[in-house]
Amino acid sequence: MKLLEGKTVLVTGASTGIGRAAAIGAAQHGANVAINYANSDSPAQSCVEAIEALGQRAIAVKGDVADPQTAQDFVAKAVDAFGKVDVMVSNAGICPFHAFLDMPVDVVERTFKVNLHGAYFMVQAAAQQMVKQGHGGSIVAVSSISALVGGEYQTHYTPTKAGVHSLMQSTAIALGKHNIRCNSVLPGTILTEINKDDLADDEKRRYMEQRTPLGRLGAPEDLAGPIVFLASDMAAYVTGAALLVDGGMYVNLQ
Ligand SMILES: NC(=O)C1=CN([C@@H]2O[C@H](COP(=O)(O)OP(=O)(O)OC[C@H]3O[C@@H](n4cnc5c(N)ncnc54)[C@H](O)[C@@H]3O)[C@@H](O)[C@H]2O)C=CC1
Ligand SMILES: C[C@H](O)[C@@H]1OC(=O)[C@H](O)[C@@H]1O
Repeated sequence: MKLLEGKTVLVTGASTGIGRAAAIGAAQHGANVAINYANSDSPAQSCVEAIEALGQRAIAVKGDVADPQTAQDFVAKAVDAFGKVDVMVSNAGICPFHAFLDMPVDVVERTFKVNLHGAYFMVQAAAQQMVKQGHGGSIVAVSSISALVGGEYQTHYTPTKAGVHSLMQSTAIALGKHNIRCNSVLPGTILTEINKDDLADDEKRRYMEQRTPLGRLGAPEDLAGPIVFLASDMAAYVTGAALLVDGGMYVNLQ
């Protein structure tokens, strides 16, 4: 069964990792997809080609989510291409691991701007368009298990993920009257570019694996199903929710 047939899905930071898997997962479920990306063109082009190979339409729009104007441009270009916005997946993020006591100011500010301001303005731009269309919509934000737990080298990052989680709770209330649902996914440790260097340390990687009841770290594709579900009408009565997608890591305390 295709869960997103005829829908237009927007995904930020979609040239790699979880965003790419979400964009392709949406296309597998019948959506046309607009992707935002920040850096080199070729991974974004590869994502567009993967979507087109599934028989769906795709566009790639370059832009830094930290700039509020990027959100307005992304939504406008998606509407130009596909006529509407049904789903926004706010995914773009950075996690430059660094110790707390000598954390550079610019690293803190950039992490806040990309992860939290970026999500805020993307969600707002998508919601403005959905309200104008008048037939509701679904917003899924990629928060993190880090919204719920700390990280020694992530003191600038975990507050942004708690912020994204909180943003979905408040926008669920603000947008419920427009039938726009707002939910977050909370991935555990997923093997992507964002943690390649951190997990190159074999000891740390093995520790994270053995903390995970399902016995392995996640792959980007592990997020595609939960994101597609929350985006779809299968989740028509789900809003303000946060779905851990972590192989059970969060509950494994004792
Ligand atoms: N990999 C993991 O273990 C976890 C990742 N997450 C979150 O998942 C999201 C996706 O990250 P991953 O797929 O893991 O890593 P990734 O590095 O593959 O993906 C992040 C994407 O965001 C894009 N991006 C970064 N800054 C941007 C900007 N200013 N404007 C537009 N795009 C920008 C990057 O180019 C990249 O494509 C992030 O928000 C991250 O915080 C959450 C929990 C766990
Ligand atoms: C990038 C980290 O490996 C990853 O990011 C998160 O949000 C998770 O909690 C992991 O720490």
